[in-house]
Amino acid sequence: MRSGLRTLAARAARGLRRLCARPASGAPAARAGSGATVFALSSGQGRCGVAVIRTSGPASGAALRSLTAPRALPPARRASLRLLSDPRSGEPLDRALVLWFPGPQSFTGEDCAEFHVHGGTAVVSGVLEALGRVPGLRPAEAGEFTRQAFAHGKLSLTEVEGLADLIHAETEAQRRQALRQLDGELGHLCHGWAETLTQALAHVEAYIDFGEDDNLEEGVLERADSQVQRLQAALSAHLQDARRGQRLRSGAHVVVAGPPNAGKSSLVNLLSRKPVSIVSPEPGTTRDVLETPVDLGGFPALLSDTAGLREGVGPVEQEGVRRARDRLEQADLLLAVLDASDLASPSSRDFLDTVVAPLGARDPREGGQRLLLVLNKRDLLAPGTPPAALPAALPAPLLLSCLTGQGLDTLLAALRTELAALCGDPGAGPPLLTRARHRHHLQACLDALRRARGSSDLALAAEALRAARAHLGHLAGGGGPEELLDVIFRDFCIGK
Ligand SMILES: Nc1nc2c(ncn2[C@@H]2O[C@H](COP(=O)(O)OP(=O)(O)OP(=O)(O)O)[C@@H](O)[C@H]2O)c(=O)[nH]1
Repeated sequence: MRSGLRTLAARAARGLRRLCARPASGAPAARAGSGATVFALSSGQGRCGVAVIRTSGPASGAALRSLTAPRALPPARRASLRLLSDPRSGEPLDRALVLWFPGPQSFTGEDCAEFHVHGGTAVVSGVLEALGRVPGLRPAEAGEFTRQAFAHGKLSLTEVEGLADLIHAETEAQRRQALRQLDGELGHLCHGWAETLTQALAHVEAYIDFGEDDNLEEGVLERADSQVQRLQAALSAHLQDARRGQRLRSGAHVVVAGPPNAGKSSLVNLLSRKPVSIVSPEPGTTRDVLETPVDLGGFPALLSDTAGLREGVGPVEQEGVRRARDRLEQADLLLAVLDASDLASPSSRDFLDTVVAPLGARDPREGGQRLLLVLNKRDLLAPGTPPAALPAALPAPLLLSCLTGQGLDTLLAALRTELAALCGDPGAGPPLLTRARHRHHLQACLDALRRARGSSDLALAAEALRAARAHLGHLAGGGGPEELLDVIFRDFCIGK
């Protein structure tokens, strides 16, 4: 009977391999398997020292031979110096390093060639035009090289997403998270979960096929149930990540708010190191919400400057105040800025009472927004004089002078701590979910596991387990609709 169980386990494992294969069923084989050979400039646009032009597809070898002299292919994966010439006119184009990557041992899995040419505009356009004249070659679409790699099983979908994120990473923390995903950590985690599920499913199917009396191992169903229970706990824990991975990918919302003239715009300009907002001694200068992306200690943030909060103003400023309040609601982190020398003014008191005090009383671990209280213009206080005492219930304030920069290092360290809590440490712990797509499949998998455990009908339970496993397969391997893949590959530029 054990052999029966083994057979079932093997059958289930084959199913799992199919689901998590790269690509999963439904992947975009059509485009990549079309036999086209594509080419593009893969390094950045504009004049540069060296530009890299790539081709991928069956005519890559012919393209390399047509442009190089002598017309033999260079040794595989070794850089060789060649004179590149126009295949039609024989006109020399450049002296370049060329590389030949015969498939399947290439990035895309197809035959690939690389031309490392001098990065002048005329050289690059000359080589691109010459490649366009080689029969069977056409310019690549955005992300087409990566799409070929996916279709040939070189990258899973989560790895493709990691690669897209790596290309777009603007901060150190984003780069670390993207690299982990590109290295397949999220995919491996899903694979481990799917294996557990496969074993549980094999036990349930064995029970269905052979029944209790058929000399089946003792406690098969109980074992399956405890496996599924452990998996449920693991998935729930993973979903309770406060969306840190997604926030790290897109940037935390940091809103600078406070009474008029406190120095909010000065702080936004200081943190972003550019003149985003107009600074003036006239209260009520900022009317609308102004956003700018910033790198704060390696973490990405979307910094918003807002209108000074006060009552009894004209309709335009009133609208600005309304927008500021709206933006406050959406903040992951509020930077509450006040003038240290003006804490007794009605607008300062009102801001402290109505915005800072209620927020400071809420625990960020229970969904409350994070808050840093900044007392600016410390240079206006007489040396050695502390600012007016604040109510004890408020968070300890940070003293700053945007004018002299005094206190900026302390503020930056505090910001880094807050953002690390919001975005997580991308180098530690299990890999985080970085997209809504991941969360959707994991949640659907968890729901299916709940259905399986709640079902009194074993056949229905097995079906729910299969559905749960399919969601894990979709998360790691793809297999979603073609439009979804289009969205993912659209994140790439031409040449990648
Ligand atoms: N002495 C001193 N002046 C500052 C400091 N920071 C800003 N200021 C000045 O305070 C005035 C107001 O600064 P802003 O940055 O425009 O203030 P704001 O809070 O954005 O003002 P609103 O647009 O009215 O909401 C300007 O004259 C700044 O130069 C500081 O640290 N010390």
